[in-house]
Amino acid sequence: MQYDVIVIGSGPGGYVAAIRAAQLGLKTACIEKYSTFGGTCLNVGCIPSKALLDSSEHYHNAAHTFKTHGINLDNLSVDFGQMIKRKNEVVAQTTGGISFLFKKNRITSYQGHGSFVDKNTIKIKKTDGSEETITGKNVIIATGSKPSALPFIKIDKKRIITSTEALTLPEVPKHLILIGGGVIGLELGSVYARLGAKVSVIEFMDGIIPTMDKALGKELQKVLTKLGMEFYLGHKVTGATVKGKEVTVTFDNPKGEKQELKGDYCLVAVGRVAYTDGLGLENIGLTVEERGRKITVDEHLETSVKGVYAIGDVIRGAMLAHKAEDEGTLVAEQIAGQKPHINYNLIPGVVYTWPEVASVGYTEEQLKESGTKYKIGSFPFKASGRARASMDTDGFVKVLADTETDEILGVHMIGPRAADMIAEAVTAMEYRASAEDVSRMSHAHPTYTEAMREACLAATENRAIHI
Ligand SMILES: Cc1cc2nc3c(=O)[nH]c(=O)nc-3n(C[C@H](O)[C@H](O)[C@H](O)COP(=O)(O)OP(=O)(O)OC[C@H]3O[C@@H](n4cnc5c(N)ncnc54)[C@H](O)[C@@H]3O)c2cc1C
Ligand SMILES: NC(=O)c1ccc[n+]([C@@H]2O[C@H](COP(=O)([O-])OP(=O)(O)OC[C@H]3O[C@@H](n4cnc5c(N)ncnc54)[C@H](O)[C@@H]3O)[C@@H](O)[C@H]2O)c1
Repeated sequence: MQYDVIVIGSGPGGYVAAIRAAQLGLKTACIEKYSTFGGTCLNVGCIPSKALLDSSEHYHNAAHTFKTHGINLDNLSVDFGQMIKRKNEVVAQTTGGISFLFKKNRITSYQGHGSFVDKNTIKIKKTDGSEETITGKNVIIATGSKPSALPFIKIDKKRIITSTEALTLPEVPKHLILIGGGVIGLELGSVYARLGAKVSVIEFMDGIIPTMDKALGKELQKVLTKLGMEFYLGHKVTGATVKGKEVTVTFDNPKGEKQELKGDYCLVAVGRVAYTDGLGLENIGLTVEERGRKITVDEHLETSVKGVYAIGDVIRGAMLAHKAEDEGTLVAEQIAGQKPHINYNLIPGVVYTWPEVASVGYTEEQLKESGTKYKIGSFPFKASGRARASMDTDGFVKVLADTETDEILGVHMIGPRAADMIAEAVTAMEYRASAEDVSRMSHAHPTYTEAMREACLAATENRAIHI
C-alpha cells in the first residue's frame, strides 16, 4: 500500500500529525505497537495521572476543607479500587476517541511495531508474528519516550516502580519514596500524600521543579510540606534494594554523609529518554544523540534523510503533549506545502499539583543570565476575593516585563486553576502585549484571572489595586 504520509506512533504527536495530514487531503497511515491509540499521554501519562489527581483532591477536600465550608461527612473512606477503575474508564474513553477520529478522517491504522526497511518502506511486525510492508512518500517518526533509569537501581516494577506502575498500584502506599522532585514525582507524590501515604522526595538539585522559575519551586515546596510531604534536597541517591515488601533507598546528604529511608514503594522519576528501539534507524543512516538518545532534526523537523521527519518526545525540547501536538501539525502542514511556525519560547509548562503551577516565557534566572533589564509585578492569591471564597489562598502570579518597553517576557504562577489561567499569558505574549495592555483589559470579577491583571498592574507602575 502506498501512502503520502506514514506516521509511526500514535501519541499526541503522531495522532495529531495523522489527523492534520488527512484533513489536508494526504493519504495517511498511522502505525501503533500498542493495542490502543494515544501513546504515553493518553494511556500512562497526562490523562490517567490527572484522573487520579482529581479523585485524590476530592478526597483531600472532603477530609480537610469540607468541615470549614459547613459540610460534615461521617465515615469518609477511600475506595482505591474504584479510583483506579474510574481512571481506567477515563483512559478507555479517551483512547477510544482517537480510534473514532482516525475512522472519521479516513486514516488507515496498523497495529504492530514499525521499522524502516528503507526511507520510504516500513515493515510492520504484528503481535501474531505476521509482517506487512507499506510505503510512503513521507514518514513521520513519533515514537515518544520511556522512563529514564539509574544504572545502579533495578526497577522491578513491583516495589521499585516508574510512573506507569504508580498509576495502577494495588494499594495506597504507606510510605512512598520518590527519587526526583520533578513534574512526575510531585504530581504522583501529591496523589498519594492526599490519600494518606507518607511521601519522601529525594532530589539531586537544591530545589524542586528546578527548571522552572525558582520562586515557583519554593512556594510549591511550602504547600506540599503542609500536605505532609518531606523533602531531601541536594541529596544524591546511591542505591535502592527490595526485601519482601520493604524498599531501602540509600543516599548521601550534601555533606556526603550516608543516609537511608525505608518505605513500601519507591518511584523513580528522574526524567525520560527518547524511544527508538527496533526502529531500524540504521537502515536509513540515522543515529541518535548520545545524551537522551534523541533524533536530530533541522528547524523544519526533518532529519538528515529527506522526507523523514521526527516530532514530540523523540526530538529535542520539552517533553510535553502540547509541544508534540504542535509539531505534528507543523510537519503535516509543511508536507502539504504550507509554511507554519512554532514559537518554542511560548510553550507553557504546567505541574498539576494543587495549587497548580504554570509558566510561560523566560524565567527570572534566564533574564538575569542574559543581562536583560526587567521589572517584576507580583500578586498573591491571599489578596484575591475569589481565592478567599474557595479557600485557595496559597500562591501568586509573577509577571516579568521589559524595563524599557514593558513587553511581557515571562509569566510564572502558582495558584488555583493556574493550568487554565496560563493561556491568557500565552495569548498576550504571542501578540507581544505589554504589562499595561493586559492591565487595561477587563477581567471578570470575581475570578482568579484578576490576579494576572493585578500582577500586570504591579509590573506597570507598581499600581496593583487590591494590595
Ligand atoms: C505520568 C506522566 C504524566 C504526564 N503528564 C503530562 C501532562 O499533564 N501534560 C503534558 O503536556 N505532558 C505530560 N506528560 C508527557 C507526555 O505524555 C509526552 O510529552 C507525550 O506523550 C509525548 O508525545 P509523543 O507523541 O511524542 O510520544 P508518546 O506519547 O510517547 O507516543 C509514542 C507512541 O509511539 C509508539 N511506538 C513507539 N515505537 C513504535 C514503533 N516502532 N512502532 C509503532 N509504534 C511505536 C508507542 O507505543 C507510543 O504509543 C506526562 C508523561 C507522563 C509519563
Ligand atoms: N504536567 C506535565 O506537563 C507533565 C507531567 C508529568 C511528566 N511530564 C513530562 O515527563 C518528563 C519526565 O518527568 P520527570 O518528572 O521524570 O522528569 P523531570 O525532568 O521533570 O524531573 C526529574 C527530576 O529528577 C531529578 N534527578 C535526576 N537525577 C536524579 C538522581 N539521581 N537523584 C535524585 N534526583 C534526580 C532532577 O533534578 C529533576 O528535578 C518531563 O520532561 C515532563 O515534561 C510532564
